[in-house]
Amino acid sequence: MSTARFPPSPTRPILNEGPFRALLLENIHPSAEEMLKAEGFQVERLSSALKPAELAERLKGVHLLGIRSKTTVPPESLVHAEDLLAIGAFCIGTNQVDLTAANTHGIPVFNAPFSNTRSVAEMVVAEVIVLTRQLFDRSREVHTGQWRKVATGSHEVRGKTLGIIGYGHIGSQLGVLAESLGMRVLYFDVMTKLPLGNSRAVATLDELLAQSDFVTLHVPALTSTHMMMGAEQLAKMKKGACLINASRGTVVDIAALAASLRSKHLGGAAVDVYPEEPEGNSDGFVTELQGIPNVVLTPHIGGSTEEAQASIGKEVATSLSKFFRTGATTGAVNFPMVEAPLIPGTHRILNVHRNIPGVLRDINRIVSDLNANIHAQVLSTDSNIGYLVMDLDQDVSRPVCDAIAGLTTDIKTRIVS
Ligand SMILES: NC(=O)c1ccc[n+]([C@@H]2O[C@H](COP(=O)([O-])OP(=O)(O)OC[C@H]3O[C@@H](n4cnc5c(N)ncnc54)[C@H](O)[C@@H]3O)[C@@H](O)[C@H]2O)c1
Ligand SMILES: O=C(O)CC[C@@H](O)C(=O)O
Repeated sequence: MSTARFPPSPTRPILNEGPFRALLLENIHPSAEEMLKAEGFQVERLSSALKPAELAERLKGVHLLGIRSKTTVPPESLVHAEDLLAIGAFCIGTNQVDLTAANTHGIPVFNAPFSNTRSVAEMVVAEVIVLTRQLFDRSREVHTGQWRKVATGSHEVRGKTLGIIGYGHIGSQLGVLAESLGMRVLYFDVMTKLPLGNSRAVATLDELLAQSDFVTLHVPALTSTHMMMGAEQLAKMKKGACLINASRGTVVDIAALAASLRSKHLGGAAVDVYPEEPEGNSDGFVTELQGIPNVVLTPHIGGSTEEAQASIGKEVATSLSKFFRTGATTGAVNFPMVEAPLIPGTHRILNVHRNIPGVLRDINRIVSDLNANIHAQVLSTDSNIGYLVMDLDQDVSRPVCDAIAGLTTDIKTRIVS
């Protein structure tokens, strides 16, 4: 995350005059396009991600941006984003966006916090069984005419221990499914969590690694989780245990995992996420894990079910359109939260400003100098910005909006009616 650097001000207000444009990347589900078109947006959809420099160019005149996990949004991507009102991360993870940069540019980021949770949990349960029965290797053998009927190294999952690192939405949902198979569930989290069913928290990561037959990672990509599973941690896992990573590729040291598998310390692995991933569907992907027995490799599809993608498309598009229409920031991951019903017959001014003393005084002086009546006013702040939602008489909204946009503390101001 960057430190707070504000865009140049004063700015020009964004009026409710359109045409309004949305750019959706990475094959976002068609339900999002349908919803935004119904709101009057011109929608451009691309199947792949964009690199930061290209994204910066494509954001000129764009009001809503939709991404998934491949498109990164660093500060340099926002240099031409004067019109960008919000970013929708059509997924759970938001680590691909510089949230501080978006915040200081007055851009809330909305995600779908649990629309694909079940999809990931079900895939991981399947991988536990696939790995413990070495199903992919047996199937690959029969596909090539080999008949290898063996029980050695194959086990039931009933009574085995699943160690979950990160007991959040996915981890806890996974624990419930694993218990339904008769597994013993342990979890390690840096926060205190309510254990579901008979799952049990362990105090340290080492304790989980020492006891688990399967270790599965469900943590966000943070500085604190970067390479948290390295050679030292892998060596602390039980001999023959399996590792599953469907979180982020930066969490596991792939080279150390490959070495542990080749040395037969670990009995198998399932990996869905990688340190570097292609921007779109392509050929030629390479990872050190290719060719190692009992290793399941998938192309970041944990959340890729029709049900999850449809649900994500609707959920994030709903957040974006509600923000566009009313300024509601409920659910935004990087913004002060305000949600207020529109007042019939008024215009609403949405103002994002630098959070320094005197801004509200300056704004209210503008309102009083124009003899405007404030029907409603809500302010919420964080360490960088203030977010003000103000409902005024329609005949004064434009001059008030223009004057606020002229303040040197202004970041983004617009009128919704
Ligand atoms: N492979 C996929 O397609 C796919 C799909 C969805 C989510 N994900 C990834 O999975 C991650 C988890 O998703 P979620 O919805 O469960 O998130 P969540 O925020 O509900 O849960 C994450 C949990 O990890 C814990 N945590 C953070 N740092 C930790 C640490 N150092 N050690 C142990 N626990 C730690 C948090 O306290 C939290 O309980 C997402 O951030 C995303 O990156 C991947
Ligand atoms: O679908 C994607 O690109 C991301 C899926 C997953 O990693 C998420 O963060 O929800």
